[in-house]
Amino acid sequence: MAAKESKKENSGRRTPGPTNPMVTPILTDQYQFTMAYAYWKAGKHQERAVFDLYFRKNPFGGEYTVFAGLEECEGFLDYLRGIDCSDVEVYAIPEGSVVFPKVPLLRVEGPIAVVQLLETPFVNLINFASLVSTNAARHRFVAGKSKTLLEFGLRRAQGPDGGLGASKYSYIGGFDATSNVAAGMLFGIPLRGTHSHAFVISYMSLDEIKDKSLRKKDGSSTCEDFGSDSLRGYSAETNKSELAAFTSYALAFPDNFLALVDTYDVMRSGMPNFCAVALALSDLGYKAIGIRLDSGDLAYLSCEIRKLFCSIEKEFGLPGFGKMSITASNDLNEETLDALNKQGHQIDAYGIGTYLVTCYAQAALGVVFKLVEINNKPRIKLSEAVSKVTIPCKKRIYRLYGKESYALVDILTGENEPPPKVGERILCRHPFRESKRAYVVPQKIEELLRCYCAGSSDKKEEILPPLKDIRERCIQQLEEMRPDHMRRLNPTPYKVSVSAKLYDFIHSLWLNEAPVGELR
Ligand SMILES: Nc1ncnc2c1ncn2[C@@H]1O[C@H](COP(=O)(O)OP(=O)(O)OP(=O)(O)O)[C@@H](O)[C@H]1O
Ligand SMILES: O=P(O)(O)OC[C@H]1O[C@H](OP(=O)(O)OP(=O)(O)O)[C@H](O)[C@@H]1O
Ligand SMILES: O=C(O)c1cccnc1
Ligand SMILES: [Mg+2]
Repeated sequence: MAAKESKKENSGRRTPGPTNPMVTPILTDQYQFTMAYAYWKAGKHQERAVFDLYFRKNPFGGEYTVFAGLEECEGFLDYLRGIDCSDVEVYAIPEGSVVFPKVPLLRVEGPIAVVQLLETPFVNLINFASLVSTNAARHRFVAGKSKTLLEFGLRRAQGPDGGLGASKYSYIGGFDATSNVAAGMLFGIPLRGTHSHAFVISYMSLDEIKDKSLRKKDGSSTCEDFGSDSLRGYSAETNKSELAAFTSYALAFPDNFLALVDTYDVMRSGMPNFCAVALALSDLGYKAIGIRLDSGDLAYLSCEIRKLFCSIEKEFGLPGFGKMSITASNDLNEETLDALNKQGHQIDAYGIGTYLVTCYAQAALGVVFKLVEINNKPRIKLSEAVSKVTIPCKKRIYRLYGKESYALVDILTGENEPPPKVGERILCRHPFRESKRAYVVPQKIEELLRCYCAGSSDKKEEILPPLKDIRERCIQQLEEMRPDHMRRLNPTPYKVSVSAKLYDFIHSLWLNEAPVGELR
């Protein structure tokens, strides 16, 4: 079966299909096929079913999640159209949105045998994507808006696909760039990087550099022996193989000189060597970018380095030298970023790998895909654990905003209920706890589920935005969250509610479906 390109005449961007060649119709659990067979055998396979895809608990001890993976799902559906998914409708919250437990991120409607087959791939595609995006958003939250966040995780990711997905979804969650070249090429994510310790230790002496000539930035003349007369005493006691490595790197990238300074000794060797080469570049009209630190006390060292940069700016009258960039890496995570902030530091950029891409703090987001209606009849799944009872019916979702333009509550209503209105009081009920309810007078309302696949209906399909716009939406949505929902320690849960009508319906269906016990 060859992958089909999406048609999408009435929407904007074409979906190229899944970016991962492993995403094929057999990327599923066997029981999806056995159920499809049994539906068919019973003559039930064409019955129109509605499934909701959602999760039950926010990850990482937080109170929010970033929704991601929608584009990949649409791609998969386009691919499946070849085996007739033409009657499947997909409604989804826009990718990059901040989302909460129990709210359907995706509502999929169509012949039950076909929609059943979509469960495993859709849950697979949304789970990791949303988890990594949320992880990235959380790292961004601690790092602060002004810092540059670089995703360096490819080598430590769960296989090639884990790495590629992590790069894409870290970008959506607010990272600025990746070191993953494939992700840069495939998704247009900015590529960034420095160099490794191997580059530094591979040099033994300056004599190894055959051609030391460097043209001035303005092209007016060429310096034939770059570095030799410009060291200004900075590298008197330093490691000369490191100086050779830096000199060589500067000759290769005079406009992009960023050196890893912790190979031998940061303050006794790496920094003096870096400054010597940066000054030599400056003499020829080039501005060095800065340094990377990959070990030691990152807070302390960054402050010492900033002091050194500033003193050189003053001593040599070099505007901008003091503001050169300090990048830190080495097993960074939310906790270390937080600790660095508390201590005070001078770091401008973080390179984060392992903890980000492997989602070290939590392995999975418990996404589920549950049947909520068949043949226009709402269905419910009961459970001893109230949190596992499903919310029946084909539903609409609205996000209600309050006076201070923060999101107040999400409300689920039946598909045909009148929508909430701005300025009109509406009762929002906890789906399962009778006493928990509140009136809300929304100042702004956003309907969350939009049509991404119209199936055979004539609904207008949403345009899938470029990755950059999804990232922008994510950043914007996170800013609209009340700060107490966002804090890392004991955040306030965001309220997810149902309308009074839906509440009554859920509970009547519950009573209807639950057998009455008998005590003997
Ligand atoms: N000021 C700081 N406050 C809190 N944590 C820090 C600080 N500076 C560095 N860290 C973290 O402490 C850990 C230090 O790890 P480790 O002991 O493996 O590194 P190292 O000894 O500095 O480097 P290496 O072993 O690579 O030479 C890392 O996770 C790093 O991110
Ligand atoms: O620490 P992470 O968050 O995973 O970020 C990526 C790491 O990968 C690189 O070195 P690598 O770890 O390969 O070598 P090292 O163990 O000697 O630092 C880089 O210098 C970082 O330390
Ligand atoms: O470019 C870098 O500095 C880099 C890339 C991947 C992993 N560690 C560092
Ligand atoms: Mg490391």
